[in-house]
Amino acid sequence: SIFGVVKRPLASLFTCSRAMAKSKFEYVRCFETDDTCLRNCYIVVRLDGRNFHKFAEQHKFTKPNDNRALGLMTRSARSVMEELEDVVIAYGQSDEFSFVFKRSTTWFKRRASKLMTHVTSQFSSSYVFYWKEFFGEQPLLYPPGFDGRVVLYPSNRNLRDYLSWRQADCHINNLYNTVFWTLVQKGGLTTAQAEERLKRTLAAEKNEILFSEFSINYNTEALLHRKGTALIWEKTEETITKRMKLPNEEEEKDVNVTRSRKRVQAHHCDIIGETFWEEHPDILEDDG
Ligand SMILES: Nc1nc2c(ncn2[C@@H]2O[C@H](COP(=O)(O)OP(=O)(O)OP(=O)(O)O)[C@@H](O)[C@H]2O)c(=O)[nH]1
Ligand SMILES: [Mg+2]
Ligand SMILES: [Mg+2]
Repeated sequence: SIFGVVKRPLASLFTCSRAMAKSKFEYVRCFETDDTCLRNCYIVVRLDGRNFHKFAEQHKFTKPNDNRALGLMTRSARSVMEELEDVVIAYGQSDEFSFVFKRSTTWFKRRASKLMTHVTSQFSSSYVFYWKEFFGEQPLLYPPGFDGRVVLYPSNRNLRDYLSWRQADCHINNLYNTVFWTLVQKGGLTTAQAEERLKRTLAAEKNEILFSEFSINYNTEALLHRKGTALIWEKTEETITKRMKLPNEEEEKDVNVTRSRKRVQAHHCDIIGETFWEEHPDILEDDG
């Protein structure tokens, strides 16, 4: 048959010689779809918290930003980078994180489903595992879930535009949420009134409301909230003191040993402009 199944008597089904290692059921493998990611492309896995509107309410996240929740997201993303191979940069904001695999990765033969499920499950289990480090005695009320998707970007420009899109999204939402909750918390408006007030306002008008009515300069608000979090690998020099015996010497001595280590470093800065990419030229491989 087309699946290469050879009909044979039932008795021979479980006799496993080297030449005949397959059962007659083996053909079902052929129903699996090939989801190998196109070569030379950056593979981006983005995950997003499931129904986090409700999750945030139930766990009393502070509004508009909860630093415990953001810290836990970043801790979980760090665990993904440390446990999985070939993630060169991760970017997160709100209840989402994007992981960029280097374009030449051969991890799991570039199979989309493997990459995506490993990222989301490592992230989800870390989110639960590290919950207490960030929320202390406040209990986790139910198991949170995250969806995942895979997107391929063939050029550095496309990849940078993707990351710019996520950071612009962070900015737009954070500006809106900052004004909205300031109007409610400091201006005494109801949520319905605040929504009405902000309908069809431009960014400049939102900045103006904050500045003239509440003396808040949006540009000096926390970078973590305005820019989100970019995680990258950085080399650090680590100097340790070792007690050892040098050749030609009788006694042991304290010797300083420097070794370079790669560590995941968090940045809360603009990743849309050139500066970040010029300062970290190792993140992207040359287009060519
Ligand atoms: N209070 C508070 N809420 C947050 C914070 N971060 C995320 N959220 C909530 O999480 C939501 C994330 O938005 P979405 O991912 O679009 O929506 P969702 O409710 O998760 O729904 P799905 O992703 O479609 O499952 C926001 O709308 C907020 O309600 C935070 O720091 N503080
Ligand atoms: Mg969500
Ligand atoms: Mg979201």
